[in-house]
Amino acid sequence: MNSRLPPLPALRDFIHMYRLRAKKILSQNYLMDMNITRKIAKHAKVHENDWVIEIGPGPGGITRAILEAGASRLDVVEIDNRFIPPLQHLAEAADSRMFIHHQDALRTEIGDIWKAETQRPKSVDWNDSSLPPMHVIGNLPFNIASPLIIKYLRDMSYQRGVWQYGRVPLTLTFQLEVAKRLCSPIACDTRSRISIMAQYVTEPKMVFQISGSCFVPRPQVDVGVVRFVPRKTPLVKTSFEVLEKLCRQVFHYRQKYVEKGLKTLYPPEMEDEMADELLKKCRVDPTTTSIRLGMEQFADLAEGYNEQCIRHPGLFLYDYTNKHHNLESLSKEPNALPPPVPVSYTPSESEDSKWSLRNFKIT
Ligand SMILES: C[S@@+](CC[C@H](N)C(=O)[O-])C[C@H]1O[C@@H](n2cnc3c(N)ncnc32)[C@H](O)[C@@H]1O
Repeated sequence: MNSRLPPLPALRDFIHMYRLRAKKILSQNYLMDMNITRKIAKHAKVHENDWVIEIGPGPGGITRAILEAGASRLDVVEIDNRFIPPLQHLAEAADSRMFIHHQDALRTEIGDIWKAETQRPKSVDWNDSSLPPMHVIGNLPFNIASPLIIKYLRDMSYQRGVWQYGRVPLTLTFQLEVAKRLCSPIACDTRSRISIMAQYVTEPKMVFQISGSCFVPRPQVDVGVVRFVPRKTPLVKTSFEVLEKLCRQVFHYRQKYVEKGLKTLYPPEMEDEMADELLKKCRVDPTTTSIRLGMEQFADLAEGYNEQCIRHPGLFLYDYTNKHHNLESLSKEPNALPPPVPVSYTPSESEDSKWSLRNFKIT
């Protein structure tokens, strides 16, 4: 059955052999059922000769499945030194296809891992409809899943890290509630900041769910496996940071009218005028709520806010919770203007309208 790996001890025996007990502090819940780990590799669409980075391999259940699928190179990033010997055992069996990085994924620039590799598959242009034969995969600890997905989405928006090689798909596990938020449609209770940040730069899809009972030890929640395919063109023409700031404020007041959240973007003396200007230009009903705003409206609001930040240097740095913040002093800061838009956009007839999104197809 397994043509690419020599016989190995079963995962359960591996755990006993290397005395691996899950550490709560690292949110370790292992997948011991190879049917499930193979399903993850299958839904990630790992094919023969692909290159893969796996985050948090632990005892190596998903690692084995990726190797079995025929990846010609697999780099694993693992923080816990107890897993290094069993991973070395796997690497020896994998016949020079597997490399171990004993590192913290949150501090690892995964794009650097393959930088010097001359055998690396060719990069694929972001506008190409095909994806590069590369993947990032992980059954992440719940406590690092959220910061890590934000880091990766930001890297995608800047086409940096592994995304310098093209639209590399990302397949990660999340606790089910977070997976639902990432993929949430408009007007659902699960709609939140992370839905917008994930959906403007990727097309996220929950490919299947895993019952908590499949993990050892069993976590208190079920798990969703989400595959993110980067979009050729992000749906919002601002930097990641501008959209993120807008979404944070708008969703902070998710039960209130959208106007309330928007006003917190501005110093009190200008909040009524600026929020009113933005809402009118974007033709957004001030009494709607954040979960009812579509991606097109978020795009209009973010682009409108970006323009206001350019007109009023320092506005982008303004934080309404900081009593000492005022535009005059913030305008003297070196980063008083918002970060520029990271990628270029196809010009179209709508270029003359800064507030329009007509050149974007919302899918
Ligand atoms: C939920 S367990 C999953 C293990 C394995 N992938 C599986 O499916 O059985 C999470 C793994 O991520 C590792 N981990 C935790 N924090 C990490 C970090 N910051 N960087 C890299 N690995 C980390 C843990 O040591 C553990 O091996």
